[in-house]
Amino acid sequence: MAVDDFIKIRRELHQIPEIGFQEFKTQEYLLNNIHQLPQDYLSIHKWHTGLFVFVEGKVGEKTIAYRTDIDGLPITEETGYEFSSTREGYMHACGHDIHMTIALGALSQLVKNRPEDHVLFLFQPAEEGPGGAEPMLKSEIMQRYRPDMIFALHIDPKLPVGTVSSKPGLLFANTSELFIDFKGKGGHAAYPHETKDMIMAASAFNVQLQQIVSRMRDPLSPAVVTLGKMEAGTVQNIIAEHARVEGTIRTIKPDAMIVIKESIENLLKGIEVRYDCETSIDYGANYYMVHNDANYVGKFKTIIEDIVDYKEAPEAMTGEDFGYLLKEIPGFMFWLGVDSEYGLHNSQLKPDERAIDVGIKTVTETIYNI
Ligand SMILES: CC(=O)N[C@@H](CCC[C@H](N)C(=O)O)C(=O)O
Repeated sequence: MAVDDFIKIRRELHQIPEIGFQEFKTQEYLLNNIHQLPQDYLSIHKWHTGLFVFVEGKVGEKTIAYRTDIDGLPITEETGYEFSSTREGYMHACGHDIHMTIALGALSQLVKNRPEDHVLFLFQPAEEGPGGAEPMLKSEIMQRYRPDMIFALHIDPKLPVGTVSSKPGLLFANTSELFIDFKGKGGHAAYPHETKDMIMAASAFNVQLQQIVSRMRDPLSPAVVTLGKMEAGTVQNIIAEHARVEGTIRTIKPDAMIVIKESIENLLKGIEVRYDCETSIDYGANYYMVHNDANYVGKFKTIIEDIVDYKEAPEAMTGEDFGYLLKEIPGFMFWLGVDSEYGLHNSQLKPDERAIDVGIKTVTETIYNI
């Protein structure tokens, strides 16, 4: 298949973003595409809304796994693309359309030029949440194929096309989602003294929350707490009896996550007293840090040096449930440059599609030579 065929695939996938464990059309699209390849050495297994695709190698001394995530985000697209999302309110704003296309491209190379080793492709649902990597890891299919190593990529809008970056050791942070509900006595807007205003309670919480990082954490142990959503009230003249905030916690050190959670719980105890309300907290999905195997990163650098520029990556506060796979199977993750003015999770993210060909070559060469 030619480069233009993969650009077409990327554009078609871009039009059908689906959130975690709802990737029904995406799974169907991937299956249709994979079924068009020569099937001689392929075994295809559906796993929830994802897929495992096994390529039987000529010798099969070891099994190499390659993972792509397949979910989109609840973001309204503003790229102006002719091939914009057809699903209102959803967008591939984290590049998983590019990731999937690269995986399909590498797979199409491997069926043409059969590798020595076995190769297992993971088309993984729900990377953005609630997390598909951990259950996929524990699945019967994964236990059957037991890969010896695993790798994956993520697009990087800040890097130019033709550049990849990675590092040995810690690449991405530990994460925890954060959902908090505030409940108090609502009432008439004209009688605030008879009510407990949950907009005030949630607002006070939000302001004090940022002081946990700026004033209670050791600056040498980095952390981020971000609220991405806040909801409260019903109409303009009713004091809100319910408010909800949703966010995420990121830490480099695992023990810092425990301390931040304790601080949030203590802060909420104070909010309950001050605003005479009840609060409840749910930590949703928690992702284990992405920790790269130094030996594999070293080999990767050597393998790809003639194809791309390699840069040492800094640690990032990004989260990735690929961390769970790396906890059990040695391997690594790398960034692939896509040079977009707008970044990940932005409604105007526009990855340069020339990165698809670079990605396919980088992944394929790595599979053949790692
Ligand atoms: C690569 C990337 O952007 N990953 C997401 C993972 C989100 C995990 C979870 N839903 C959370 O928000 O904690 C990221 O936001 O870094």
